[in-house]
Amino acid sequence: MNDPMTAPVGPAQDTSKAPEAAGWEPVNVREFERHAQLMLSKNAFDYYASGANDMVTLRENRAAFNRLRLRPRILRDVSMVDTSTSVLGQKISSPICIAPTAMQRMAHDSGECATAGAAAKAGALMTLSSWSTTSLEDVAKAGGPGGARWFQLYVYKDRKITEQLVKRALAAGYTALAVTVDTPVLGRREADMRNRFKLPEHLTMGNFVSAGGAHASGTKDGGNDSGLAAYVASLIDRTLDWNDIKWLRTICGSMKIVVKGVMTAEDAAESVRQGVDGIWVSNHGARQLDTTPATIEVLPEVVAAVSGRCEIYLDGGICRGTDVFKALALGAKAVFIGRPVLWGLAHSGEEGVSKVLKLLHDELVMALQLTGCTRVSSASRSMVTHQTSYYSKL
Ligand SMILES: Cc1cc2nc3c(=O)[nH]c(=O)nc-3n(C[C@H](O)[C@H](O)[C@H](O)COP(=O)(O)O)c2cc1C
Ligand SMILES: CCCCC(=O)C(=O)O
Repeated sequence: MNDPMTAPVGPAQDTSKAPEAAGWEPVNVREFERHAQLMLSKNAFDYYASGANDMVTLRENRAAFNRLRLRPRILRDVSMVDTSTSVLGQKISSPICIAPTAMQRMAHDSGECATAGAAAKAGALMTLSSWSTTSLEDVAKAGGPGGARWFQLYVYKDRKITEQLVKRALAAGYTALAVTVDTPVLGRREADMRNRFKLPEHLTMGNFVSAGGAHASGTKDGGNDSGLAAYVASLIDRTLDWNDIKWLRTICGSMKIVVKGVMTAEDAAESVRQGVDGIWVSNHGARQLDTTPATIEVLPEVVAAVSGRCEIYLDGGICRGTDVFKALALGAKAVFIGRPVLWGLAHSGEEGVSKVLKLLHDELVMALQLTGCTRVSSASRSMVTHQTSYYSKL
C-alpha cells in the first residue's frame, strides 16, 4: 500500500465499479479516497483530487498538521463530550462543516442533494458551491427547513447574473455568503489539462439553467486545455476588489458575509476593517497558487491580526479528528472539509457522506477525550506545539 503521506495524487484508474472496491469498508478518510479512485472516471477523480502545479501546497496542507504535536492533559473525567458549537450565531452539532466543492454529481448521481441530506441528518453546516450541478433551491429542499446552509459565491462578469444568484440564495434560506476571493483566474491543474477536463454531457451548472448558454453548459469544450480554465477566463470577474464586497453587502439582505481564501495577517486585518462577518482561511485545497504555506501554518498570524473581532474558519487537508482539534486549539471557530465529502459521495451517495461525517466526528470526540477536553472550546493553544520544540530542548 502507498504511504499516505507521499502517495502521488492520481493518475486514477479508469475502472469504474472496480471489483477491488466492492465490499471494501474504508476505515479512514485516506481509504475513502483510494476507494473513490477505483469508483470514479479519471476525468472526475483527477479533477477532485489534484492541486495546482507541482502540488507542493497539496502535500503541505497534510504534512503541516503532522508536524504539530499534541500535549494531552490527564485525569479530567471525559465520560461526557459535547462537540456542539455555533457559527455566526447559528448552532451546529459539530465544528466540522462542509466546504463548497463544484460539480458533485460527477461523484454520485445524487450529488449536492445527497450532501445536503447527510449534513441535515448530522446537524452539520453545508456550504453549497456556485458551481453546483443541482440548483440551490433543490439543494435547500433536500436539506429541509432545519438545515444550516451557506452559499459560496463566484462573482460573474455579468453582474445581473451575480445579483440574481445572491437574491435566490437569500430567498432559499441560505444564511451567509462565502465569497471566494482566491480565484480571479483558475490555478494550473495539469491533470485537468492532460485530461481536457469537461463536465459530462448529462450534467449542467444547476444554478444557471435559466441563464442558459455557456453559463449553464459549464465546461463542455476546453479545446486543448482544461474546460474549467476556459469557463473561468470567459465568465468570472477578475476585477473583483473590496468595493465589490461593499456592493455585495447592499444586495445580500440578512445574509452574513464571509471572505473565503484569506492567507495573510494583512488581508485578515483588512477584512476586519471592511466589516466582514467571518474570515475563512483557505488556499482553495491547494488548487490555486502553489507553494503557499499550509493553512494550519498561517492560522496563528490570522488569529493574532483579528484579535477576536470576528470568527475565523479554516480548511485544507483535514482528514483526521486530530487535525480538527489542532485547528480549534490554534483559534479556528470551525473547520471545513472539501475532498473527504466527495470521497463519501463516490462511495455511496448520502450514506457515504454520512459515514465520512461520522468517522471524523468520532475521531474528534476521541481526540478531545484523549487530550482531556469535554467540549470544543477546551481545546487550547497550550495543547499544540511544533515538533521541533522538543528537539530545541534536548
Ligand atoms: C473538487 C473541488 C472543487 C472545489 N470547488 C470549489 C468551489 O466551487 N468554490 C470554492 O470556493 N471552493 C471550491 N473548492 C475549494 C474547497 O471549498 C476547499 O477550500 C478545499 O477543498 C479544502 O481542502 P480539502 O479538500 O483538503 O478539504 C473546491 C475544491 C475541490 C477539491
Ligand atoms: C472557479 C473554479 C471552480 C471550481 C473550483 O473552485 C475548483 O475546481 O477548485
